[in-house]
Amino acid sequence: MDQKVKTERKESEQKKGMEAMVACYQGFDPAAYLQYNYTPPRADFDRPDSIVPWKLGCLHRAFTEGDVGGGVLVDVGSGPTIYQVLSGCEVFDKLFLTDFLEVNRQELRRWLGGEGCSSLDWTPYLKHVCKLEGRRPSAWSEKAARLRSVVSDVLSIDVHRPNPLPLDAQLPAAGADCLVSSFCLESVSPDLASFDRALGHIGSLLRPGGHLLLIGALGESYYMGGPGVRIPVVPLDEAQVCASLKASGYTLVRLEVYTLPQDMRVGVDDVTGVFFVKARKP
Ligand SMILES: C[S@@+](CC[C@H](N)C(=O)[O-])C[C@H]1O[C@@H](n2cnc3c(N)ncnc32)[C@H](O)[C@@H]1O
Repeated sequence: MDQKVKTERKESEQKKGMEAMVACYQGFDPAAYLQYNYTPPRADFDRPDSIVPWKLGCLHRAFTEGDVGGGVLVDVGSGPTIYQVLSGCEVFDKLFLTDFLEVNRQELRRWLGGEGCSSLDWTPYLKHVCKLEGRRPSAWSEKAARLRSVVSDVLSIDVHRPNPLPLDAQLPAAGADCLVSSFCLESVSPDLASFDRALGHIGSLLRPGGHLLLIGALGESYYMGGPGVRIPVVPLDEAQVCASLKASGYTLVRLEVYTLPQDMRVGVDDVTGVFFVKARKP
């Protein structure tokens, strides 16, 4: 087979993989997803070995070590969740939430609008992060107001495009000062090669010297995005995460790993662990 045919075949397979992924996401149900992943036992604030308190602890540390800062924070693939920016919103004055799906952007806008019709009550999350910050739990409403005031926009995003954000997104020319992304890249990519490409694409949104805080699933081959909605995931291990970051030119600051206790394996995915990465773009 000559090179041209090989390349065309590869491109056609890549296109099919992407189309299949987009088709899977058409069934994504924000309320069900929140119920599966963001209620006990996965979000049990009385248990330090519960997934959500572990993630919130990692984010709190990353944002309070003094090296992450600047003006603009972008959360890549926010989904219908806000937990991942509860620490960052105290450090940055301008924050962009992003997602591929309009249903998720609507869910985020509902919470931002404060009309009390969100699919999940984020109050325990806000209280928990206030506690981590040494504030009284009753400061949670101040934190909610702070987050609402710093979110500049909820944008559409496609990490498979070399320019993932709309051209009119109001990002600084040099890029954002920090990116957060949780459970996005591995769960929207048909294979490791496209995960790597997506990591490269989002890197173009970050200024040199800026930080990437990446949270993701280890050993996961699927998750449920709603009843009967099985979404394939690229199963990653720690070595692959480090290799992908290196290939995209990041300097790894820290990698932390959480292993799921048996009772967190609740049948909505086959995840075995979670990684948290703090990395810097040179
Ligand atoms: C597993 S969810 C993660 C949501 C949230 N960040 C969290 O921590 O739970 C994956 C998210 O990626 C979004 N997504 C799907 N395709 C995408 C794409 N091509 N580019 C960016 N995000 C995408 C989905 O809409 C979904 O909200």
